Amino acid sequence: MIEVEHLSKIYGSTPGIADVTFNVEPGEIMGFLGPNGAGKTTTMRILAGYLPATTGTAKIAGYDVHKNSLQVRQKIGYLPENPPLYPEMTVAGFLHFVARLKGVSAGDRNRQVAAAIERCNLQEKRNVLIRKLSKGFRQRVGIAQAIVHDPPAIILDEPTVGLDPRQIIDVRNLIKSLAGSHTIILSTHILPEVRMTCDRVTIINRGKVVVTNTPDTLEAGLAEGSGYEIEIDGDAEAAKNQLQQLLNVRKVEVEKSVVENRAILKVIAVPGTEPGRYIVQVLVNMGIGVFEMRRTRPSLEDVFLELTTEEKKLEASVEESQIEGEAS
Ligand SMILES: Nc1ncnc2c1ncn2[C@@H]1O[C@H](COP(=O)(O)OP(=O)(O)OP(=O)(O)O)[C@@H](O)[C@H]1O
Repeated sequence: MIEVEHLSKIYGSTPGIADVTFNVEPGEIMGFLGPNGAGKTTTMRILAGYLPATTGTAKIAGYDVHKNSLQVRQKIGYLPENPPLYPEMTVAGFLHFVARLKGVSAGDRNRQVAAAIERCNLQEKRNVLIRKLSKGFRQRVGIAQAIVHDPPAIILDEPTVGLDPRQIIDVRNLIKSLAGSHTIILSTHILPEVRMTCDRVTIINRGKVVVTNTPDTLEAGLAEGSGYEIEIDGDAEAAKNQLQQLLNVRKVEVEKSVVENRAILKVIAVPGTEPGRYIVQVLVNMGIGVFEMRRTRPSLEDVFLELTTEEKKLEASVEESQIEGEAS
């Protein structure tokens, strides 16, 4: 449904994105993740037909975003980071206006506007001026204007930014309810949001795609496997030394607990193994008290940090070696 191939954008001499390639299958929700300045908005604006790419192609439902921009605008709904709403219009008036712009026929407009209002739970606000709406309701109007022409593809740039926790849940549920019948790209900084709403994730860093996969596969692929966090009392360093002798324990770290005289052991297991029962045996044999033990798994946050800080580590070491070179 959405096909992006070798897309690049150069602003003057600043690269915005470079050689970005990914696909989104029909009915899928794709999370678009990246640190500030990674190129998410640039990619989304190109897909929405608001910005020409320097090189490469992007197609929505088979239409090239550049060559067939009129068809593309009818095939997609776009929620920019700051949706352009007309504050002096009522919600329904604004949605009628957008529906007309998007080419919805006069005969279909009432039905389509009513459907968007219902979908976004805006019934009680339909005749209220947009300037009188709270941030959460404005965001819903932003989503309603993106779906009022019932496009097969929807592009949402940070749809939950600035919302309170209740509004965030409502907007996430709304997005999930749109999946299946719509193909969605969603950019966000909020990693649990991706976990909760997205089928697949594309991580972008410094204008380049670093990885595209399901959240589960990304988490499972991390070098650091799953493990245990154990709150204990007694000699934590001695416990660490003993546990590190176990066959399926790769690493043990000791951290101070918030409770006085206790420590947290962070145990990383060899991937695919479950040494939990042996760990408990060792601790019991040592006479160490166990107050809590829980499984830990790598999170999407760990994946994100690993994939987006690698280059920084590399750069830091280059800088260091340059400084050393200059000094000698
Ligand atoms: N109009 C512009 N002119 C010049 N450079 C730009 C312009 N828009 C974006 N850039 C640059 O392109 C790069 C990508 O920016 P972009 O806004 O796409 O990133 P982003 O991932 O959306 O960031 P954020 O999460 O902060 O919104 C950045 O280096 C940015 O400074």
